[in-house]
Amino acid sequence: MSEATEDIGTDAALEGQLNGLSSCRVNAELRQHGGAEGAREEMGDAAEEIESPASSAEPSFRGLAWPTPSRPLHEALAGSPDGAAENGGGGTLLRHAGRPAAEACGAGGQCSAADTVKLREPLNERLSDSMDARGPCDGHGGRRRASVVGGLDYADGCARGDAAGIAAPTLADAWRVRQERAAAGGHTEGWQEQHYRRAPGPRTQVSTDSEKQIEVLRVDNERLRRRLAAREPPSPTTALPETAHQGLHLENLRLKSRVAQLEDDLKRRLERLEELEQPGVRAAQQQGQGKETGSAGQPRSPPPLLSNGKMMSLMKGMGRPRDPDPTGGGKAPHALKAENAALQDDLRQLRGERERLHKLLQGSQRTERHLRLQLEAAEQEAALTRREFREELERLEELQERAVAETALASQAELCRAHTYVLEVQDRLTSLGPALLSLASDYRSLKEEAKSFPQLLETGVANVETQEISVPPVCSPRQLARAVEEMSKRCDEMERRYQREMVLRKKYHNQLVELRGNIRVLCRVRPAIEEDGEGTLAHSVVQVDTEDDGAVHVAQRGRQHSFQLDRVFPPHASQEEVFREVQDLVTSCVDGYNICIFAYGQTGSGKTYTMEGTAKAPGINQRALQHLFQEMEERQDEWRYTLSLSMLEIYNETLRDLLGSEGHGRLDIRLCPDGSGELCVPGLRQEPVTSLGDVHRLVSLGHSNRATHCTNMNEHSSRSHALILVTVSATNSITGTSTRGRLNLVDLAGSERLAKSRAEGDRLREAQNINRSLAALGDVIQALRAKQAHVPFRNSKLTYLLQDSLARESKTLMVIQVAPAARHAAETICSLHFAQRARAVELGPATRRVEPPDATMPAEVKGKLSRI
Ligand SMILES: Nc1ncnc2c1ncn2[C@@H]1O[C@H](COP(=O)(O)OP(=O)(O)OP(=O)(O)O)[C@@H](O)[C@H]1O
Repeated sequence: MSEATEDIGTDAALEGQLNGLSSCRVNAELRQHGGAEGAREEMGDAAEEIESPASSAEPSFRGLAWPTPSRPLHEALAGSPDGAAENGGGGTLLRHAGRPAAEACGAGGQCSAADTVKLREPLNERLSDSMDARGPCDGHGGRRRASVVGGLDYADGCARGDAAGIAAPTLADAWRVRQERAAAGGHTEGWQEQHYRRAPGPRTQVSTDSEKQIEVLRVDNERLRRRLAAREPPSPTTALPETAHQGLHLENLRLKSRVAQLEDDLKRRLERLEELEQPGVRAAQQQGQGKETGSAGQPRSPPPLLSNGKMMSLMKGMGRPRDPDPTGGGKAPHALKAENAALQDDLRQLRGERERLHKLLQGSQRTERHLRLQLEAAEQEAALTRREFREELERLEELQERAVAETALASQAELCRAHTYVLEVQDRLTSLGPALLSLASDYRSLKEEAKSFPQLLETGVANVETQEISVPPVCSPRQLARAVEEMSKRCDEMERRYQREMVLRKKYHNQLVELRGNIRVLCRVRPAIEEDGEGTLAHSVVQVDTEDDGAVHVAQRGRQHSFQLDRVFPPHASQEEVFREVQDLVTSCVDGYNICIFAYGQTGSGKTYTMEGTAKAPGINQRALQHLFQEMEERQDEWRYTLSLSMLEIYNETLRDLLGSEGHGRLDIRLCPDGSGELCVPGLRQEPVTSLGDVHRLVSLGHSNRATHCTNMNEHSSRSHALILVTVSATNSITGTSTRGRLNLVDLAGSERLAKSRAEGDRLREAQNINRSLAALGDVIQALRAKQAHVPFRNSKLTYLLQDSLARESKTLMVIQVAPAARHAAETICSLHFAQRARAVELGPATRRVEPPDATMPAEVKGKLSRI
């Protein structure tokens, strides 16, 4: 009996999850069964409300068979086939009935049990078994069951000693199962828990058999309950009140969940709005301030946001659980409705607020979209600009590449043309050689004939006069005179042709020399002077070939030494004549070539005269500079020139600046810091020259600073090597091309035989240094001629300074000065041997120094062009 009661109580405790509404309905029935007063007391307003369901606004209450005084509960229940619901309600019924319910049970316990059994047939099968095993249900049993299930009256039951040993484990078990369910279901604390909690603590004395039995029963109950639920589907009419309650509950939960979502959404949007609208709020504040003081015609500002305090309080209210019991158990419907209404209000308010915030957010999003569009447009523009820049760069690179390729092709074509031309010249020279030889032979024979012709003529005339020979009748004197005249004409014609061929040969020879880069060597024989000691009419041992202007013959001790040079000037050759030979070379300096002209010869042979000359007969230096100015003037429409001049001397192996105002400062030769590989003299004064007047002034100054002394060989002997360095920089105003040429004009000190000059002291030392440096120059020439790998340029200051002029890329011309006197024959022959060696040197074709036209052209392209 007690176990059956436990089963029912446990089942009721576990399954009786009805809300207060159901409890009130059951209490109303209890009131019908005798506990009406107590039940009414418990029902209160809720009972009244339920008794008038028509007044309820909840649709779930409609159509319910409510118990009324005229309709007892069992009738109401009988009208509902939903045994399961009533069964659940039964537990609650008993629980709420309390003591009056127990009394009712005692009075009509059979009826109540029968109703329950009828409604819960499967469960009662088991219950009946238990009851049969433990005796029939009586009033105490019914009361005990009511007490056990009711919970609150449990202590009373125990105090009376009824089923004390059974009630304790039953309640403990029920409590444990309830706790497990609460933990598993996650439901918040409800009405039952509150009541259980107010009950005294569970009894700790547990019977092992009872526990097992309880466990078995509990499992059976669970199984039966499932079967019952499966067999008896809920009736819509009887389920309605519970459905309505659950609907309310679910609506409540849904609203709370919705409110929570809205709260989160609102919080997020508020944060987002604060971030987005910070400048806007400031602007609105400023606008508001302006509005306070401004005119009424200004646009109205948007309605202010909810104040932070209000919003926070609203949100706190939303966040606060309005009902500590979310199941709604123990709450009256009107409280729930009020709460729902409050929630609806909050929700409406929040929705309104949300709408407004949503509009603001939309405005912000529009602004953001607008800004994003602007950003995208700016990015597209930047991408377009980048692409255009890249394309422009590629186009420029392509142009550069094309320019380089075209220049390379043009250079190659030019090179091919030059090569073809050289081959042509060589062929013509080869073919001209034999023709020239035959012509020369013919010319010589004709010349001999012409020489002997007067004698033959005289002999012939004499023979005719003396009648010693018989003149054939056909050869009258008149005829003979005609023959002579004819022969003379032929002789002139031959000579003319010979001269023409000589000019042509000279031209081709010069071109060949230039192409090979040979050092061109001229020879000038000075006239006899008083210093020679034999008078100005003394016999010259140096004979310039009248038929070949490149040949010179020196007679010494009955032996003739012949030398072939590029050009030999006889003693009567003027300064102008000599300069005409070097004029083209000077011109090429303006074109950007490095030119070096130096005079070599024994002391007193006329080097200074040839290079410097006199006031009346200026030498190469002045004429060259004058020619440079003329060339620059002629080209000034297309080119802009700057010209600078330096002068230095090498005296006793030291460098001295001849234009230095404070004496002769010591200088040294260094590599140029510009990385060109050229040599320069740091500290050497470089004077800009704009007119011939500047040139005269500077050259006079340098000349006056030069070391000269009187020697036995020369009254004004130069005791140093003197150099004039002229730099010509030019820029083409049309193409932007720039050139830089340098003209080195060198007047070497003269070699002298110390025994002959009888130099002593300083003169001796000077002569030794001069001879040593000239010997070094001879060694360099020899090495260059032999194309040796090492050329000893650094053996003297002179050769080191002339290194650039004696190496590739330069056009070099040497004027060998010789004296005609027999006493200088040995030195003359020595100088001419040196000249012949120098002439054999091939420096290679000279290189024009041109800078690319575009100064902004990349260094890489410049490099390519300069290499080409
Ligand atoms: N072609 C010439 N016509 C007339 N006089 C000349 C000619 N060449 C040289 N002389 C004269 O010869 C003399 C010596 O000439 P110069 O001083 O030029 O020789 P040098 O080779 O420079 O001697 P040094 O090496 O000692 O300086 C001078 O008086 C000069 O006027």
